[in-house]
Amino acid sequence: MTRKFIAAAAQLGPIARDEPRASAVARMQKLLIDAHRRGAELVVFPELALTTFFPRWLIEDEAELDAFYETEMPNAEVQPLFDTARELGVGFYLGYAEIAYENGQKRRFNTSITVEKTGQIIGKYRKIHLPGHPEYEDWRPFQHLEKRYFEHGNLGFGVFDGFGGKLGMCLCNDRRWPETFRVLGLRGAELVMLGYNTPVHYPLAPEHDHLQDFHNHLSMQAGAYANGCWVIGTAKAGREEGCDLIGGTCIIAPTGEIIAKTQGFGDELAMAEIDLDRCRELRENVFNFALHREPDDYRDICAG
Ligand SMILES: CSCC[C@@H](NC(N)=O)C(=O)O
Repeated sequence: MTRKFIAAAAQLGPIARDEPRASAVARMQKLLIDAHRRGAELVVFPELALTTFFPRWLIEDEAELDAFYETEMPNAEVQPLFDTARELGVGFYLGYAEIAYENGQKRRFNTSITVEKTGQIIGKYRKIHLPGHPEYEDWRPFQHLEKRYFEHGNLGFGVFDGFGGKLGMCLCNDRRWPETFRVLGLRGAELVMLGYNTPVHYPLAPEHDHLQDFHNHLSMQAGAYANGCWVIGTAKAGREEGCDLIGGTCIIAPTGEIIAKTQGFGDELAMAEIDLDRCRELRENVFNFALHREPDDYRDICAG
């Protein structure tokens, strides 16, 4: 049985602070329809794809903050995307801000889901590596308050069945940590999907601004290669509320090669055929974990 399908990385251009969800959803429906017309069975959208990247502002009013989160998925505003996808038989990955009520507590997570071609949610992930800072810092040109607005994800790096293979997810900053891909790889992930919002300007080390695209691809290509898995990385790109976000949305083969990439900073697709069996090219050779891994010598990695 072949395990091949066409996938699309559906980059979004900027989303304005006052842009209604209906507009973001309509943009995603358009990309999904276009991807389907070009043969895609799976579409990967960015992190926090329904709203602007709101952690760039200090928002002290709880109701104003809550307005950027989803309490149900799907909900009435996102349902049209689910409906279009199910009618066309296309699955998707979607990042969004989640409010969950667990053990009587209101909790906030930076979340992604994967939806099968049937419209069923088959995987859920809550971001583990939260970047930025918890308090307002007035020296910054813009804030990065993920550590204030989200809790550490409590679902681990799960791997689940879908699209004929084993799938994993992560979100943005997670991709910079080799442990993310290695844990997913150890659990058998053949395709890792991720969305990102990455400013060009990094206020703590502005001398690295010109390296943002390089570090983006370096992390994802290394993750793909060292674990013999496919990676689809999708940006929210362009100048969003005065903050420039990198593009570079791409599809990476298990060899670490980028085989499809967006060119600009707006709504745009990068598409490629994914052959899950190609993971064996690495996993049965240089990265045959059973034969060549030396976990006894890696113990420091797991020390707290
Ligand atoms: C402030 S750290 C750099 C920005 C970070 N962005 C997100 N969204 O995780 C990233 O790793 O791309």
